[in-house]
Amino acid sequence: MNIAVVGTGYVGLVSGTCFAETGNHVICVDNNESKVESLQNGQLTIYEPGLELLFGRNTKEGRLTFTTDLEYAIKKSEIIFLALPTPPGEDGSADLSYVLGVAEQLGEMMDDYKVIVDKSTVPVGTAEKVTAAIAKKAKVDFDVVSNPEFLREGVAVDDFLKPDRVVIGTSSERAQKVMHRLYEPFVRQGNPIYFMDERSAEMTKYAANSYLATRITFMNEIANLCEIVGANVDMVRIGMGSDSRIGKRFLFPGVGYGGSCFPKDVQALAKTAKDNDYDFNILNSVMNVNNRQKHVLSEKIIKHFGGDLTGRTIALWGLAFKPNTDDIREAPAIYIIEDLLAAGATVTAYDPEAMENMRALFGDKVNFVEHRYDALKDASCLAIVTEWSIFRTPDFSYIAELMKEKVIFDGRNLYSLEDMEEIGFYYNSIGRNSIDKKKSKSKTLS
Ligand SMILES: NC(=O)c1ccc[n+]([C@@H]2O[C@H](COP(=O)([O-])OP(=O)(O)OC[C@H]3O[C@@H](n4cnc5c(N)ncnc54)[C@H](O)[C@@H]3O)[C@@H](O)[C@H]2O)c1
Ligand SMILES: O=c1ccn([C@@H]2O[C@H](COP(=O)(O)OP(=O)(O)O[C@H]3O[C@H](CO)[C@@H](O)[C@H](O)[C@H]3O)[C@@H](O)[C@H]2O)c(=O)[nH]1
Repeated sequence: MNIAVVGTGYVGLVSGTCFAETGNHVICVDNNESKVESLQNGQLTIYEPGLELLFGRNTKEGRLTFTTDLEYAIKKSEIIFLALPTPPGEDGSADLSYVLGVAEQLGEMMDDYKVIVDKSTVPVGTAEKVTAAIAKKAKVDFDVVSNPEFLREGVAVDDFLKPDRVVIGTSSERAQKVMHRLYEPFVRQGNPIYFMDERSAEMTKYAANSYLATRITFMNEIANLCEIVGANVDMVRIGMGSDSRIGKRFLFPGVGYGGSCFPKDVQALAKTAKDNDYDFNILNSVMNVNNRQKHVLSEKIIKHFGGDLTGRTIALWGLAFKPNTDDIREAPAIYIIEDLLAAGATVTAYDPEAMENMRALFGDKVNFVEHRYDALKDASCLAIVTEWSIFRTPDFSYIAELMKEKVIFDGRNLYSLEDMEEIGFYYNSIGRNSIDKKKSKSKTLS
């Protein structure tokens, strides 16, 4: 099949590459000229594990190409995916200007029947708006389909190639057949394609993201309470998650959810509710709690050092909003760095993939280092913000040599309390008792 993917970011590039991998001819379109030029020259523009191999193979074999020429791509394609940004507008609603702007151009360009697919995360009713925008100038038949994407960054290729499910919203039999043919290779292992109406498909995406964000937020509140009452959230998480009605995944407390999706999608669903005179109380609480949680680690650090970090170096391990990506959109690290700088700290930071993006934001206000241990020289505290595997088994005796004080604040619960007790660090994590050798000694002495 011939496919155009308009918008070649995290979703567009992964979707386009994976559709090419199943034998389709895919033209990816973007209006960012330098992005298209890099891709045309074989240079990936995002870090995503597993993408390089598929990208190399499909560009080499001519099934995956890149252009800034929207009209050329539209004329060549039977299916047109819109993988465009839908960032939050000032009032929290999803900004549809990118999607509708492109939709308006499509009408004039289409010379034959096309299926236009909303891959972007868009509010209920958008398929109708896209249809109306295209219809203004269209002289041929077309169908607009809602096909929300559920991939996670960091495992995007795997998620796309082996989706738990594919959701397709359409009321057209003709479009349904086209979409079924396209997705059939991705669900061979028995996972379902669910066909439904457009509005339900659009809502499914927001409901899934908002539910997951709520689940994480609930665990963050449990963790905060565990700290106060002396329980261990890791034990609680395991105990809860073994109930098959609850399940083990997405129960990890931390420094708040971030990324380009949960924050904006929770906000947009709350706005949809408000616009329809429905007060979605849970979502309002989720947003409030998450905004607070992003400051929990920095506030603990500032308090530990008596409210002022002047003259102290705080080292950060992890900047990306999650491991295995270079994406820093709404990353908790941004809020933590701002707090630490405001309290007078010198901040040193290391991340395997996200340093370039963070440098663009903070410039020389943060000292970015090339090796994880370089961040620790003369530091008063190590703050762990992203759970990259490389941080899981460090050389603690070398860390102790490098640091001025043996203090770790861990926003991701990477280390066991028993290990940290033995090693003799002050260790503070999320939802667990802190380890303070000095205090426990004085307790036994008194
Ligand atoms: N990132 C994710 O993990 C993820 C997962 C599922 C769904 N989504 C949704 O998918 C959509 C895209 O997200 P993303 O993370 O890929 O965004 P992105 O910002 O990484 O990519 C969007 C791309 O569209 C391009 N673009 C903007 N205007 C254009 C135009 N007029 N013509 C052509 N190209 C244009 C930009 O240059 C950019 O490359 C959003 O609605 C998002 O909510 C994202
Ligand atoms: O137990 C958990 C799981 C996640 N997170 C945080 O939640 C955020 C989002 O993580 P994740 O969902 O893994 O990454 P995304 O790439 O943002 O993916 C989400 O957002 C995408 C865009 O809509 C959807 O397609 C995916 O299904 C959905 O998981 C990150 O800050 C994580 O650190 C936690 O704090 N605890």
